[in-house]
This record gives sequence, structure tokens and C-alpha cells, in this order.
Amino acid sequence: MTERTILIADDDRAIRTVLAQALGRAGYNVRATSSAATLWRWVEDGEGDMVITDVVMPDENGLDLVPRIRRVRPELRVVVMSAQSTFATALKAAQRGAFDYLPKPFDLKDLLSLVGRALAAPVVPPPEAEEPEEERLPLVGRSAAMQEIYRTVARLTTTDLTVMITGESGTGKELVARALHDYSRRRSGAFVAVNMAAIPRDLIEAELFGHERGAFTGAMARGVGRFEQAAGGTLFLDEIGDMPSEAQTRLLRVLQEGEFTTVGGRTPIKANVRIVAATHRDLRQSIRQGLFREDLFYRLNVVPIRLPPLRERAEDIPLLARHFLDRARAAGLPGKSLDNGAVERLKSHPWPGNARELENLMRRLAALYPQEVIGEDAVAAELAEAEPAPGAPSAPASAETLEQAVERHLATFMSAQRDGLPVRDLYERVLAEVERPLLRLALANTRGNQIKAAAMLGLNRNTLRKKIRELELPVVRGLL
Ligand SMILES: Nc1ncnc2c1ncn2[C@@H]1O[C@H](COP(=O)(O)OP(=O)(O)OP(=O)(O)O)[C@@H](O)[C@H]1O
Repeated sequence: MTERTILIADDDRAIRTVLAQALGRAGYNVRATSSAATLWRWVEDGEGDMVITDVVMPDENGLDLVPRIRRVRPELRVVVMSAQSTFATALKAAQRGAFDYLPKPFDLKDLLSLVGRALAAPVVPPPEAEEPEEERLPLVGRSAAMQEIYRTVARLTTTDLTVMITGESGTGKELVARALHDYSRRRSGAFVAVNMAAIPRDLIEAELFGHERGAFTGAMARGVGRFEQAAGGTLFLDEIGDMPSEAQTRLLRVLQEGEFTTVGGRTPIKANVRIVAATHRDLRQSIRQGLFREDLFYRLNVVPIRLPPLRERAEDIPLLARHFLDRARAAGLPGKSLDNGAVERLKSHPWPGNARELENLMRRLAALYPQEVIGEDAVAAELAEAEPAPGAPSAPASAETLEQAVERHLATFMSAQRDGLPVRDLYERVLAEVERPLLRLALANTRGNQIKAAAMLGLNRNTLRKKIRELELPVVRGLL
């Protein structure tokens, strides 16, 4: 095999040496320079099979070189390294046609595997460069975990791949889904978000796929579904783990066949949506419990993105807190800043409600405290206020009682009275909504043993069997 040559540009001598040694040991030829101008000369002279360049160099910004390199040498893969690891850098690198972006410091093993992948990758034509609007970039945070997310999101701006975002409540799943849309080729289309947990189960299919006039009682007119609304854009399926099994089957068919029919309709309609799904649940567990289809999971989990809880990236808290205070000011609240003690107190809080909890706290501080610089005491007092009373069962700050949760869902049920979808048979339906998960969980917890599940529920065995049939619950033994 002919030796491949890698061109390196970085004004830091130590980095040049380390890279040259590691790549040399791996069998590559290396040429290294501290200036963008020399790198450009080598490129113009037709040298090298790949470029690894830093962003900040004395004579020119490495990111500005990328489109020029791609124009004159489209076959040359370019990897951009940067210590300025923001979403903007990752996005610019991807949009200007870099093969990948590597936040500093990096692991040499990762670099070598990246070089291997870059050299083996097929040549893609340079993209039409379009600049992100830096000041409006939505994602904040510089932790290693966030950088990995920026890299993934940036890479995905040039594809239509299906994405599955997982993470606790309030970690920014919807925000990432929107960023995936806003920076994608589909950004001129609609971003349509549907929350599976907020729609009554028996309306989900009509909601997603639309319905024909007279398809069910109360369907007075044809209803346009979310798939149709999102045509040309992105469909965000939030809380996908709460999707009822019939709708899961239907969604799987749409993903397999690329077309769908409305409820009550016959003519297939071509699906032209990019799907981004999200859940706070552990779907592999749901699969083991028989609650989520494994085949659908694999169709959706093409590119998984895991958003870490805020407590795992405490170094992002100061930046996020400032970002939320700025947002509060932009929304008309007084401008505030935090002193060091306040920031340290924020960093030591566990944030069960994640970024949303931090955002709410910043808004409260901006609204309620007269002083311009917020100190540790104010933060401590507000955090104590939000914490559960001593002796109360430990639960996330955002947790609600079953009664509150049911009330919230019922409010959504009631407000679904639109588009010819009137609320009917509410009593029966609500009871079924509660019965189904109750029975499912009892069965899952007893590994499908109906005798034990009946005992757990305090039901007669025959009653349980009848209910399983009525509610069409899957009967699976030996679960978990
Ligand atoms: N990295 C981040 N940078 C800036 N803002 C963020 C970030 N992460 C989350 N937020 C903000 O925190 C709030 C909660 O985020 P979002 O609604 O996306 O969370 P979620 O994971 O979808 O929550 P849920 O599962 O409860 O729906 C939003 O206002 C969002 O703008």
C-alpha cells in the first residue's frame, strides 16, 4: 500500500510533535507547519491525502481555509481541531465541508481512528457554504459531553438520518431536535412536534396520519395529520416510549414503506419527513417489558444522541446560568449577574429537573430579587424553597403526584375538542387509560405471571384475564 501523507497545521509546536510522532508510528507520512499560508501552498501544489488543521493560527483562521481547500481539492479530507469547542465551531466545520471536527484536548487513539475513517471515506462534493447565525445559536455549554453532541448535530446537518434523543426531563431534548431541523436542509419546511404522552391513545393514529371524513364517530371533516403537516420538514415524536402499541405498528410500517394512509383512507401518501424521536425512558427496558417494539426501536435509533443530566456536566452551569439570565432580560425582566459564591452554590446542586430547573430558577431570581448582583444566599434560599420538605419522599423537583398528572392529562383530553375531534365517552376512556398501564406494569413486575399479578392488583384471576382480553394487552411470560 502506498504511504499516505497527512498535512498538519497548528501553531503549537507541542501538538505538531505529538501528532507527527503518533501518525508516523501508525505508518503515515507527515508534513507539519505552523502557518496557514504554508498549508495552503502544499494544498495548491497537490500534496497530501488529508489535512488536520487548527482553527486559530497567526496568519489565518483554519475554518476559513476549509471551503477553499474543498474547492481546489475536493478529494482532500480536512479535520479541524479546536480548543474553542462551541456549537458554532462544530457547525461551521461541518457546513464548510470539513470531514470532522475534533475538540482539544483529544485522545490520540480517537485521532488515529478518525484519520483511518477519513482516508477510507468516499469523496463527497463540497457543500454550499451557508453560515450559522452565531448570536442566535441555541445550544450552550462547553463540557466534553456537550461537545460530542455538537459534533453529532453538526455532522447530521447534511443528512436526513433518523435520530433518537434520550435524556432525563429538561436536559434539552426538544432544543436539540429543533437545532437538528434549523440547521438541516429541511429548515425551510415545518418543524412539527407531537408529544405522545399528551394525546389520548385512541386519537394518536388520527393525529399522526390524519383521518377521512366519517372515519370515526365525530370525524365531521377530513383531518390533516402531523405527517402531512411536516412534509418537507421534520417530525419530532416526543415521549416516543409512551406510544401505544397499535400506533407503534403503524409507524413501523410507515418507516419501512415510506408511505402511509390516513385513518379510514385507502390511498397511500408518500411520507416526506425526517423523524427525530425523543424519550426520557429506557427503551431497552420497555422492550424487555413488552411495551415497545424492538423492530421500531432499531428503525428509530439510527443515530442515538444521549443528553447527559446537568449534574454530570456541572462545568456548564455558569455558562448556562448566564445564558438563562440573558434570556430573562430579553424577555423583559431586570438584568442580573451572579457572584462567585452564587455560581459555586449552583454548581453543587444536583438539578433533578436539569436545564429547565436552572432556567426557572434564573427567571425567579431575575424577577424577585432587587439587587443587581445575586449572591449565594439568594440562590440557597431559592433552592431550599424548591426542594421537597424534609421527610417527604425523595422525588425530582419537577415530579408531580399521580392525581396532578392525571389532571394535567385530562386537561389535554378536554382541550382536544378541535378539528372535528370532539371529546366523547370520557369516563370509560380515562378509566382504560389508567387500567392499561396499571395492568401492564403488574404483569411486567410478575414476569407475566397472571396469578401473581392478580394477587398484586387485588383482582380475581378471571377478572384479570377478562381485562387483559378487553384491553388487548400482550401476554408475554418470563419477561425481564
Ligand atoms: N444546552 C442548552 N443550552 C441552552 N438552553 C438549554 C440547553 N439545554 C436545555 N436548555 C433549555 O432548557 C429548557 C428545557 O429544555 P427542553 O424542553 O429541550 O428539554 P426536554 O429534554 O425536551 O424536556 P422534557 O423531556 O421535559 O420535554 C428549554 O427552555 C431549553 O431551551
